[in-house]
Amino acid sequence: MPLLPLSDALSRYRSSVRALPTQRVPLELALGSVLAEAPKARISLPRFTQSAMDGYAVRADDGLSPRTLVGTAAAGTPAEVAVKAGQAVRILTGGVLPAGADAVARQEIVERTGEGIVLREAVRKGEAVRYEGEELVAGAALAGPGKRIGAGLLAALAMAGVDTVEVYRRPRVAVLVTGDEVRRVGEPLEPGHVYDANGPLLRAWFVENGYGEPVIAYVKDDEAALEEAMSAALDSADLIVTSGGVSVGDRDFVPLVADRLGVRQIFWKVAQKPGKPLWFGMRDGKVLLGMPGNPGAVLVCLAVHARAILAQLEGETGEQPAWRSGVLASSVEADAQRDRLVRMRVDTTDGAASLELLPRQESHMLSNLASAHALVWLRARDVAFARGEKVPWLPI
Ligand SMILES: Nc1nc2c(c(=O)[nH]1)N[C@H]1C(S)=C(S)[C@@H](COP(=O)(O)OP(=O)(O)OC[C@H]3O[C@@H](n4cnc5c(N)ncnc54)[C@H](O)[C@@H]3O)O[C@H]1N2
Ligand code: MOO
Repeated sequence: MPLLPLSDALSRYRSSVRALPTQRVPLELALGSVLAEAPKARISLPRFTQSAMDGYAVRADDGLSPRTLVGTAAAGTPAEVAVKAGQAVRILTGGVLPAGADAVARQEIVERTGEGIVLREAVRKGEAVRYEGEELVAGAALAGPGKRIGAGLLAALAMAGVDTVEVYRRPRVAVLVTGDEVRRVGEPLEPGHVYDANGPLLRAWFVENGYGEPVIAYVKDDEAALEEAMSAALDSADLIVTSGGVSVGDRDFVPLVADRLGVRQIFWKVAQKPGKPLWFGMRDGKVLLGMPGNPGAVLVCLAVHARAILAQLEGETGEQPAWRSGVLASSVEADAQRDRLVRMRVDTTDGAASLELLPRQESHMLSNLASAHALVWLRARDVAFARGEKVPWLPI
């Protein structure tokens, strides 16, 4: 079977994975979720015309004439008086601008004179004033559907009085780590055993990306055990990720067992290095992503493939993964058959992202992640990539 080009794999996710149902949630629980509506401001912002400075609310037309102080307006405590010609109100940042006033003289340009004040500089109308609705008016849409809610947008919604939002349900994730040779760190190692890197990598990636703790099961290279674990995962999760057992070895049971459980294969084997044996299938809207056992391959399958699938499951608009652009700091070998996904260091001292190749790129190696910032996409071709060539990359 020919290998599927990486860009075609990304298109397959877009054509086959549908968004999960939506639900209304309190705003404070919506961090990291994707909007399924365009929430509208419940109030105008600013809600009232107010002072931007600590100083005095005045009438600009009074110029430099002395003014009598007639009250105080603090944030949350409006002055009960209007400012007439020749008058001023002491006002603090965020205080309601009293009727009659049309400017604020910040206190640095004001002298107190017993009962009143004198301005050292004239102020213009509107100076140090924030007008009601100047940022947005009640009813204005704050963000569109498909937008992921980060800390900033969450705060902007709260400020505009939006207390609940309609979002796509977040995917539940299950992880199956397969392999007779795999032992958890801290356990004794017998000949032929390896420490588990994929369990920690998968767990940490999903947690780091806001999906919470995935359910993780460790499964022997045994058809019956895998069938039981995969069946349970398909019943409980929206995205099931397996590691190992997906190539052509005698104990590579993932494709076989997935097929037996009614998971429809959409592709198997991608023209990428590392991560070639990647398997992707679906059952009733649920996604099974069979990642190879090599930890370097798992890293690529997470950053590129899981990212793209999660965006689909969560109704996120905008291309995911969101590739950035950088420039190669030195020439890098290409692979004629497979796209390479290479770990590099990013240097931004000259402004643009300069990508420096790191040693130890093989799919069974992870140690260069101590210095890597970027996963760089080098498309399959015959000639090497030249120094200075522009290439897409993802932060890792
Ligand atoms: N004849 C062929 N052999 C292989 C091919 C091929 O096309 N023809 N593809 C190779 C490629 S590329 C990859 S990638 C691997 C993927 O194989 P599997 O997905 O079946 O993975 P395993 O064989 O189970 O494991 C591969 C490797 O990774 C180690 N491993 C597994 N799990 C973990 C873990 N949790 N933590 C750390 N290391 C793990 C495992 O011990 C193996 O060394 O197949 C090639 N073979
Ligand atoms: O695809 Mo494998 O991950 O190259 O070693």
